Amino acid sequence: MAEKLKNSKIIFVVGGPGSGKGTQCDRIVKQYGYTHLSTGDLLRAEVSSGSDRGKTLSAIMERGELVPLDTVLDMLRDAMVAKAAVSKGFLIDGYPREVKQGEEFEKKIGAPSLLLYVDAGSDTMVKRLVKRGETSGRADDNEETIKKRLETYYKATEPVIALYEGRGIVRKRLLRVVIGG
Ligand SMILES: Nc1ccn([C@@H]2O[C@H](COP(=O)(O)OP(=O)(O)OP(=O)(O)O)[C@@H](O)[C@H]2O)c(=O)n1
Ligand SMILES: Nc1nc2c(ncn2[C@@H]2O[C@H](COP(=O)(O)OP(=O)(O)O)[C@@H](O)[C@H]2O)c(=O)[nH]1
Ligand SMILES: [Mg+2]
Repeated sequence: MAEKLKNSKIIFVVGGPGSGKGTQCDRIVKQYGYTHLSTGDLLRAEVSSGSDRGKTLSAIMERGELVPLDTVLDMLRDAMVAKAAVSKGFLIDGYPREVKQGEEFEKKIGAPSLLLYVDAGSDTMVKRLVKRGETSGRADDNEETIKKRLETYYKATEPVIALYEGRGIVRKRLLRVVIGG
């Protein structure tokens, strides 16, 4: 099925909302030329298209919950297949968000060679997101949704990190220490 992706190098980039995943990915792209795919961006593109599916997604995202597993995985796989021929490797930003997303990805696409864990404390994340909300135009960068996104992160996403730590493929970046703020 995902024959074209058979030999692709895959790096998952996981961290809380506002932890700096996108920022780190931009740097890695500059340095290593990997293909950056943000699942949040793919979902927002669907919302902007105005499709019925986009409307359903937008309601879920504004509640800070996770969208159905198949929706995000299908979008991600299509985006990867489209770049497979030219990509040196994929940085998958914001995925997996729950253990099941990781399991399905591995069944349908393949195993990651690394999980980059972008760590930041919750106060830092909230501050950054509120600030980003001043200009991002994102419907979920408001205090109420930020709270829900953090809850979802601690409940559903942190177990993902533990799972891959068990495999010994997690690398952690402590941005607060390196860059501050
Ligand atoms: N694999 C994913 C990725 C995203 N989402 C949905 O899309 C929203 C936005 O995701 P994303 O852009 O990755 O946002 P955050 O990680 O919250 O933070 P940031 O935008 O700062 O990266 C999430 O809250 C969630 O509703 C999801 O359900 N499953
Ligand atoms: N001070 C500081 N701000 C950062 C750092 N990394 C990201 N930011 C800011 O925090 C916000 C969230 O970063 P982003 O990369 O969008 O995080 P993501 O939500 O995990 O993708 C943005 O406004 C960034 O400019 C960092 O290392 N230090
Ligand atoms: Mg992001």
